[in-house]
Amino acid sequence: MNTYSNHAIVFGNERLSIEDVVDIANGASAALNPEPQFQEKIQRGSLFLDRLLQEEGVIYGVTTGYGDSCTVAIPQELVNDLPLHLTRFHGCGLGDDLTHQQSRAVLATRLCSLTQGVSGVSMALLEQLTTLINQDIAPRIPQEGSVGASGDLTPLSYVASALIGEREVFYKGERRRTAEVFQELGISPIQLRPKEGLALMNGTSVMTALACLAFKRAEYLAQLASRITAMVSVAMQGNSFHFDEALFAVKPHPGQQLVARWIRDDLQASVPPRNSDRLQDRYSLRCAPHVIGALQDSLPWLRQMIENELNSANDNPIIDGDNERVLHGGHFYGGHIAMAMDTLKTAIANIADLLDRQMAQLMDTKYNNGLPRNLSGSTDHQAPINHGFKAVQIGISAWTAEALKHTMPASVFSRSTECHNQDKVSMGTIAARDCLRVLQLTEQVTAASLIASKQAIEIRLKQNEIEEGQLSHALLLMVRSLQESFEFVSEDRPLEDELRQCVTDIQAEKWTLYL
Ligand SMILES: N[C@@H](Cc1ccc(O)cc1)C(=O)O
Repeated sequence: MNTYSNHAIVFGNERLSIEDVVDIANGASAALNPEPQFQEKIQRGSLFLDRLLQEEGVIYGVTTGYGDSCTVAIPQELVNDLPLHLTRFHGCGLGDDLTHQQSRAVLATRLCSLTQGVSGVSMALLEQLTTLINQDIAPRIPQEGSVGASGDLTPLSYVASALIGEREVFYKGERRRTAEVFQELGISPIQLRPKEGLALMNGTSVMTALACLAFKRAEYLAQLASRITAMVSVAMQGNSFHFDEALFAVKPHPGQQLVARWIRDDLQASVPPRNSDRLQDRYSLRCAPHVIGALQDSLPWLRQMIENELNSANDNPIIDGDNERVLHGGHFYGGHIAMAMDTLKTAIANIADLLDRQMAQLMDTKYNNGLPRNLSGSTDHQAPINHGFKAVQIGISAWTAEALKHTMPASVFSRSTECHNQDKVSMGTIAARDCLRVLQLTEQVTAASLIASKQAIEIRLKQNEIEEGQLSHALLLMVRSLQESFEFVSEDRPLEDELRQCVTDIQAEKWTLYL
């Protein structure tokens, strides 16, 4: 953490990107737009609310109960306590906690929404959120309990609670009472003004934060799956002409064309390999650009959906201080993120499935064009007792099945809830959590596929069926880099630690793949 301390992301100025959120998640600091116009806009919103409260006396969520309870009038003397109650009755999250990194991403996405300047919050609230980011204090946020359409009310109540010094936070790797950490660092809890509890909680910031993190991992996996396809093609002595430029010129999906180009470049060799026995490789090789391309071609519109949600005022009501209007609507609804995450998890699970099929071919002497059974590297009298990657391939099948199982769309499981006020909801947070799970499983499949395809290439080299000079520069570098961490499997050994290391390497984006 805090390796990004020199790099402050400015909120309340320009549109933020997925990368900005991921940078904050990984330790970058945050700053509020210092220009007076920004501060004035924020103040106009909160002053307008104050005035409205005095003059008219009825504001939804300020002088009324929440949601279906909007018909309940709140007496003047209880108005100030209302936000506190909102944060507290939503303190019912369950399931695993978001990680420290994910919690930081949530702070960033909520700050981005509130700095749109139409939520009626004070500068003090925005500053407190910024302080949490910059002091690396991450609210403890349980993952479960949001239907994603009244906003991520329950998980965001944990952000609101942290700002007022309640509940718990993660600080320096420990789970601590917020009040204790604040006292240690000399941070004063803020008091929530009318509407501020709602403004903090009534939006899509949890699902959007998770979507930003998922997007970057997906982007990397598309590249890594392309690299593995090239490695498997070499190891299978497959046909490089399946990735021909002229072939892809007649199918004008730009992402698919790009993936074909990546694989083509990776396969560039002085003597292009050609499998004369089998003119057309099986689909998991031949159609890899079509499978990975479906993901690659989805990325631009997924980015657009995620970034539009990120840069939105996902709140209700909207407080338009400039025109002195209170706009009632449903901007807490996470339909776009739900659709984006349901789509992304399906595209990613297809990558797991593709690699699973490639690995199934690679291990099987009926299909692998002369590689040893299960890629066993043992050649001496011990060979009969060696089973090489047999169990790893079974693992790949298990991880793939589990990834595919998680692709059930979440958005179609809307439940009418909260006395039928929230009678259609997005389930976007569930979709985003599914997507992260699918990513984790697919990264495991990818790690195993990387180590196995490297082993297969090493076997071809050892069998003198290819020479290093026949590998493209990129593939040679990749194999060498993998060799630094993962030793050739000549005798059976437990591979768990190496697989875990490889998953970590993938998540750290260790290899720069295609520029
Ligand atoms: N999302 C609701 C507000 C709400 C808040 C808390 C609840 O428990 C229920 C509803 C709205 O803006 O209309």
